Amino acid sequence: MSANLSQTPVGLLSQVTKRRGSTQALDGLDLIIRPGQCVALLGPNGAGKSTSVALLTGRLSPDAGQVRLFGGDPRDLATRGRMGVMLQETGLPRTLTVREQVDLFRSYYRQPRSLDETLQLAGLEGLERRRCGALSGGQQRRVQFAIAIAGRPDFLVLDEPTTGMDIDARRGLWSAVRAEIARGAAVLLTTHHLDEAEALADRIVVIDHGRVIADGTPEAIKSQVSAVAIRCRTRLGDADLSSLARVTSVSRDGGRVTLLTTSASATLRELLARDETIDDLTVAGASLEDAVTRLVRAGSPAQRQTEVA
Ligand SMILES: Nc1ncnc2c1ncn2[C@@H]1O[C@H](COP(=O)(O)OP(=O)(O)OP(=O)(O)O)[C@@H](O)[C@H]1O
Repeated sequence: MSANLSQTPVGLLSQVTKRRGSTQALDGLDLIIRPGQCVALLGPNGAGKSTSVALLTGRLSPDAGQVRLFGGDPRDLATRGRMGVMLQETGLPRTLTVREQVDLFRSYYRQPRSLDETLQLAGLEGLERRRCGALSGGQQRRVQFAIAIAGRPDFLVLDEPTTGMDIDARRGLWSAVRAEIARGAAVLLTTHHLDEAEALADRIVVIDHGRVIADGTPEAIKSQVSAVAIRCRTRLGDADLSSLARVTSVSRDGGRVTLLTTSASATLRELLARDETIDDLTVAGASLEDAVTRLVRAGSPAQRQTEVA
């Protein structure tokens, strides 16, 4: 669903700074989530994603800058009632059954979903009578998702929602999130799974060291690094690979190397000339994962422009 720019933002962080312990967790962060948008907030460990979520959900206050939820104060209970939240660290009481737990949270809302619909949307059919303490990690995540959607939220905040889920459960949750978006809910999603961001989000915001380093559609983010990914097995070391023509980054996954390049033909000519044992070679457009890795490594926007040019 496309965003309506004239409406009050669902969530807003403007020039927000927040110190946590000795760390500057957020350092002038700007983030706007508009009605109907699904925004994926990406970034490496410690980038400031959970801190941003904690501010939007009213669990932390900013040191400076402005945080707004539906145009109001996120600490205001009535405002927060329009939001459904699935956090990383929420524990469930061990003795309540799944049905009792979800029903308890439904009772906090004036016009909740029916219990059966909530359980079905969260993929909890068959587990209703199981005690929460006897659920697997992935099943507990599904109960937390049920709690988040029980009140038909206008804004759904999902902090790493599919951690611990198997492939079927992840896909089930994705289709439930898509149904919420189709109903008109805005979504803020943090995830380390780039396929998840690509499957759900119409906008990607990459943050690092508490600042936004990229913001756009998945396609725009990919094109920002204007790179092609060459993957192969090679006996060349990282220093040799980095020195190949037009290579902008080198990374390894198991025995396979990924080279990002601004000219596949120029890089390939040199690569094949230096290593005739090259194997398992593929050339493809940069994936979202390649692009985000590259943007984070490149550091500040000024450095990024220099490196990509
Ligand atoms: N309670 C805390 N006390 C001190 N420092 C904290 C606390 N919580 C977070 N931090 C620090 O603030 C920074 C931002 O953390 P945050 O949890 O927001 O990052 P994140 O992007 O969500 O990371 P991850 O992907 O690992 O969940 C990190 O350097 C972290 O160590």
